[in-house]
Amino acid sequence: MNNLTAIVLAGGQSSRMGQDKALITVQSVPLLQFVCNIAASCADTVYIVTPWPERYEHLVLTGCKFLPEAATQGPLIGFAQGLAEVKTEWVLLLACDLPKLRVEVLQEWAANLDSVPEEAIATLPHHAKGWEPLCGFYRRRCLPPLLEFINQGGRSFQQWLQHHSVQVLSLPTPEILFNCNTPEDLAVIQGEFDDLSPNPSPTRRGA
Ligand SMILES: Nc1nc2c(ncn2[C@@H]2O[C@H](COP(=O)(O)OP(=O)(O)OP(=O)(O)O)[C@@H](O)[C@H]2O)c(=O)[nH]1
Repeated sequence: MNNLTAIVLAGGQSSRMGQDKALITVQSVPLLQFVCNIAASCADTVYIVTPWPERYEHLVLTGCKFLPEAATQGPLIGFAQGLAEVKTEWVLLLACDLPKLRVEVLQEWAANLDSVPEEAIATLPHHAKGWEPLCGFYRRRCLPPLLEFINQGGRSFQQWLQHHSVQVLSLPTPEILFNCNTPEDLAVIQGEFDDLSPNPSPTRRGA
């Protein structure tokens, strides 16, 4: 048993993508399956918080447990629901739309959690737009203040985190946070993997 649980969020509208992001495939692997398998390499327990467990039952999600939500109410509420089940001190929170996530980066981050100052409730990457709340680590004890924030009508991770001490996670490369939100994002990713393929498709090359 290590000191880590993972929560993967698979809900929301996918309105920019126009289809469920969790099921789009990159190199023939559905995104949710890709992210969950990485999560399972870092944490003993992986919870998938989703309103639609039946939609994902056919995926290979070894060792992962569904936590069904009554409705999709946004990632902050999905996280709170997952966090209520967590027994370990630390939880890794991941969105399901991170096709460039790298297991070795998460494992290195996880190995350094002991050095996070006690006052920090989370350790997260930071970029020009603020914290990246859906690819980082939270202490279980952040649940009571999180519930208080939600009960007061809060729904934004950025606003909630403003009230707390958070340690910055250093990113070896910003691209691991690449979010696949739109068909254009998907085309970029698929193009990159095509370029890496030893047998590139003749139609693509000839086009
Ligand atoms: N469990 C759960 N996950 C959510 C919910 N809302 C968003 N997510 C997840 O949070 C992550 C980021 O979601 P966004 O891309 O910001 O929002 P989205 O609604 O999925 O997509 P858009 O409609 O295009 O904004 C993804 O992994 C979503 O699956 C929710 O209500 N419940």
